[in-house]
Amino acid sequence: MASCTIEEVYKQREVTAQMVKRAEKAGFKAIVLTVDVPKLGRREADIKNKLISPKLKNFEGLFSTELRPSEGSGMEPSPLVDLMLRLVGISITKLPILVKGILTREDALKAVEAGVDGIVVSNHGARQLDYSPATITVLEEVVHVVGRRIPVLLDGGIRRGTDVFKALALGAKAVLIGRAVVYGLAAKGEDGVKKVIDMLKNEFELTMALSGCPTIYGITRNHVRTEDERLHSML
Ligand SMILES: Cc1cc2nc3c(=O)[nH]c(=O)nc-3n(C[C@H](O)[C@H](O)[C@H](O)COP(=O)(O)O)c2cc1C
Repeated sequence: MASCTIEEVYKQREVTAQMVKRAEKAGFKAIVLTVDVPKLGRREADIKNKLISPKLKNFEGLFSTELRPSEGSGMEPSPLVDLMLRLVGISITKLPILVKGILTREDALKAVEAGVDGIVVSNHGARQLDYSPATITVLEEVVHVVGRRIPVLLDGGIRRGTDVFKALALGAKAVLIGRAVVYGLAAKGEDGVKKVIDMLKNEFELTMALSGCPTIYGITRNHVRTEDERLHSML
């Protein structure tokens, strides 16, 4: 943190506290702390398309979120994972805090030890770092180390009901959906979002029925085979 003054760190904490209070007041049920953007990844498509983000209204008056079109996306870098967990702390809110952006058992353990209420296995939609693993391939590693202590959720790559089914079979308690709903929004606004959610729900229910699962509690690890198991069976 030598690159920031004490006052800057304090101000960031104040801004975070204000945002959290607003979320509480507005009735949000949890806070999701994204820990995989200590620095924005090099998003070449954004640079090529000279992406300009709309003004981020939630931050107005708090700090600058201006993006420079010549450089593509380039928001202020956030503090590192450890620091974020310690500084933001669990003390500023009674809402459950979930940490989003975990891909390894080591970071999952750190998050559990920091006292968070849930983990979101995420690689930021593969938008941060080339060669980061697909989240579905590391989900089980995280689920194993976390055990029953806190829920593990899966984020990234959910495009079909079968993807939801696979995630639950590998131990996720729920999934997060990013671009699928954004595509619906772009195509048909609110109705488009509803349509995407309906499609996913119908596909998921069909997958359950065809896999012999009358309820979600019937979805087990035995319902899916991973790439590792396929290789083992060939030996
Ligand atoms: C246009 C766009 C903006 C995003 N902005 C944020 C963000 O501000 N904070 C964050 O934690 N994740 C952000 N994400 C990542 C998503 O929350 C999510 O991790 C990712 O989209 C999941 O992958 P999926 O799109 O395959 O479902 C963004 C994703 C997209 C596509």
